[in-house]
Amino acid sequence: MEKFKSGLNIISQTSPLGFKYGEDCFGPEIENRKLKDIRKSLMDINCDGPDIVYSIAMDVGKKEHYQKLKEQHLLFGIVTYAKGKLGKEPIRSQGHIHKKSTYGQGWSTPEVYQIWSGKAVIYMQEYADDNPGKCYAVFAEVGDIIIVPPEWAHATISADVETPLTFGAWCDLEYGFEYDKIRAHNGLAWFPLILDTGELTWVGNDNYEKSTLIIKSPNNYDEFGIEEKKSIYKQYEENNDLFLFVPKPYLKKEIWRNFIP
Ligand SMILES: O=P(O)(O)OC[C@H]1O[C@](O)(CO)[C@@H](O)[C@@H]1O
Repeated sequence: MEKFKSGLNIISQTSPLGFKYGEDCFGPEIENRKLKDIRKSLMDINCDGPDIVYSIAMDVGKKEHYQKLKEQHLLFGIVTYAKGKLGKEPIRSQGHIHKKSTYGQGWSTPEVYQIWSGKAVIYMQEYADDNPGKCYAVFAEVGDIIIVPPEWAHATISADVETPLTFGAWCDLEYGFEYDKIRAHNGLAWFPLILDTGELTWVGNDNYEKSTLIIKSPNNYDEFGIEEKKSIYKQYEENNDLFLFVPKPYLKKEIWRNFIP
């Protein structure tokens, strides 16, 4: 299958899990998320699985954009996931809420994902209180773009056991993650499980009030001026102001009110 044109000369690697930066790109040492780090958010906290579940590189990009990205308080992050399973659960992130940003006038900041390889479900719920509010499982394939709104608790799930999931995402420069309310409920309101057929199914988390899970594919994001399927890094190159709502969520405050991902 043709490789997705991410717009960056950065290659994901499987062993060890991580990334290789091209000469024209910058990027940090990767940060590994180990199974021991994420057990509190899994349905089976004693499950077997790969020691390193995903590798994160926050703040990557073309060297020619380094200064501009800092001035705009923007950060591009990339994450690549191990293949396989976590017991009966898919490979997945632990789930978090983005911290409130002083630069963003006290708003929690959104995130704009794009899938580079594999298949993903971006799971998101409005709140991490006993009542989780609206809960969505957004299924996404290579090239698909998904926006997680400010304040929503969310996790990224690999929906294909055989193919490692890799994605890129526009984030706030001073990103930060809150885990406490999610861990206090032993995870998010819905747990994905992998059936023997390889299909995903969902089990409600009894530590939350009853909720309805809406399973869907990504919306288009015309109201943000974002083109479907086209590299979100390339779209940034063509219009440096396109993702300013990420560090400044209040620029789109009307849209967040009744947002459907
Ligand atoms: O929740 P964790 O394990 O800290 O994962 C952090 C990573 O998850 C993401 O927010 C994607 O959901 C990345 O942008 C970020 O680096």
